[in-house]
Amino acid sequence: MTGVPFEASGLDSYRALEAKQQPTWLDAGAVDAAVAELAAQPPLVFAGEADQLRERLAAAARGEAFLLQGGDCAETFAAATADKIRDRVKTVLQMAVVLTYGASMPVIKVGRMAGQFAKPRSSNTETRDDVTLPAYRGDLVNGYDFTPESRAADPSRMVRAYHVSASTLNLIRAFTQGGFADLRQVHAWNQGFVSNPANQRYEALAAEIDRALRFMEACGVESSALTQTEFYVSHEALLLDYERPLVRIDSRTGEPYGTSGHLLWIGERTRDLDGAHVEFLSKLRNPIAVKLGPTATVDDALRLIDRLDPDREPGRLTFITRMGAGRIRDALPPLLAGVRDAGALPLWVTDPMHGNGITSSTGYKTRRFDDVMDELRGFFEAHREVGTFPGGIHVELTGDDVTECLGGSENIDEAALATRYESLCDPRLNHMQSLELAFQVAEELKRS
Ligand SMILES: O=C[C@H](O)[C@H](O)COP(=O)(O)O
Ligand SMILES: C=C(OP(=O)(O)O)C(=O)O
Ligand SMILES: [Mn+2]
Repeated sequence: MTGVPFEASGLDSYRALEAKQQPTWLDAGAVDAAVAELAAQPPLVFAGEADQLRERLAAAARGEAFLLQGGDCAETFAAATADKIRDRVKTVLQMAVVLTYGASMPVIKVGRMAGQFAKPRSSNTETRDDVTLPAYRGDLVNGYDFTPESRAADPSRMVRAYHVSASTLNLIRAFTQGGFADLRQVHAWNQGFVSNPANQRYEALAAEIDRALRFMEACGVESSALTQTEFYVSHEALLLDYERPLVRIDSRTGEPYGTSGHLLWIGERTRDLDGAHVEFLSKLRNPIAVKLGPTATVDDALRLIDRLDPDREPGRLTFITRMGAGRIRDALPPLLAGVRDAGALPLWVTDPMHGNGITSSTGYKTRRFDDVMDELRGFFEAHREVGTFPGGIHVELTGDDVTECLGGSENIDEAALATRYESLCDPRLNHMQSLELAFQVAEELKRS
């Protein structure tokens, strides 16, 4: 894979367009240096892997597989430790087992990992008491500490993010291909998590899987599908000064790929048809996703399809809807029907998190687990109503026992939020809430 000289290809056409949600860098020379350094690095992911994911997503769009995409709202450099990465991977593997076994369907595992470092914000600034500073835009851009030095956008963070992504991805590859993801480990994945109803339900399912595996072993069945698993990485391709220098030309086909992650998505705030993000990502061969909020129209969706998937290539385009529990049953069916009637077959995924944000009386950004589950049910209902396939879920989660979302069977209440609130941006489902959600999705999938 080779790099692409700047302005030597159509890849830089986005520069003429408005790019929303970009930081104000103060030192242009430092940006140039970081960009040059990124351009000289090896790719984080390979074109063939992105192609393989595109094929898997095409199967999901046809109703033959299901996408499970999850991870932090905002990864941080400090939390890129072996234990935390392992626990997030374990949680995703456990959810995938629940879904695969419950719904008898292949599950495509995609982390919001190894690159989810840039955040779009509602406001450019944050005010505490009488001090106003730039908002935290993710570790890719600035620091969370509330000081002028930390909040200043620092281009060298882009290089650090690349290296943290590389080590995260390295560990993910080792975990998922080096024996850790062996299905005979289904029980071991649950160890270390406190005993609770979701974990007990999982244990019962793991015992059934164990029996089935012993039966297969006794029959002489051997397959690497039981001992290794595909695990892809994704993030919001928000910061264009980071994404552009990581584009490489695939030596097999001569086509450009974003090599910062397998699946790249465009957020709700940057999906303007005439904006820089749609233009830039339209040039890449990776599978692309776009978030669609409650105001998205059929026309918006069709024009995004024309821009990002003009050849209507299965698996190329995923729509991640994030309508809010109160809106999804009204807002989603017309979108599904309009797109289907136009002959397009994107993969439809639900993000039941971002339309359900609230602030607790104690000042925490949070979400009610019941609202998340309600949007999830609304997603399946909408697809049943229209006759389209509910192809996946996109969730903010962690393997840690944090207290960031309200409710769940542990019944986290407002007072409990303070116990262990660690997210620097949006609240994540903890390990148990993630498993509970997976069991619910498996039930819905069985019905669908
Ligand atoms: O993750 C999504 C957005 O970055 C986040 O919801 C924006 O949060 P804000 O409204 O606090 O800026
Ligand atoms: C910013 C995010 O979502 P959205 O673009 O849907 O608001 C996110 O996924 O963290
Ligand atoms: Mn978020």
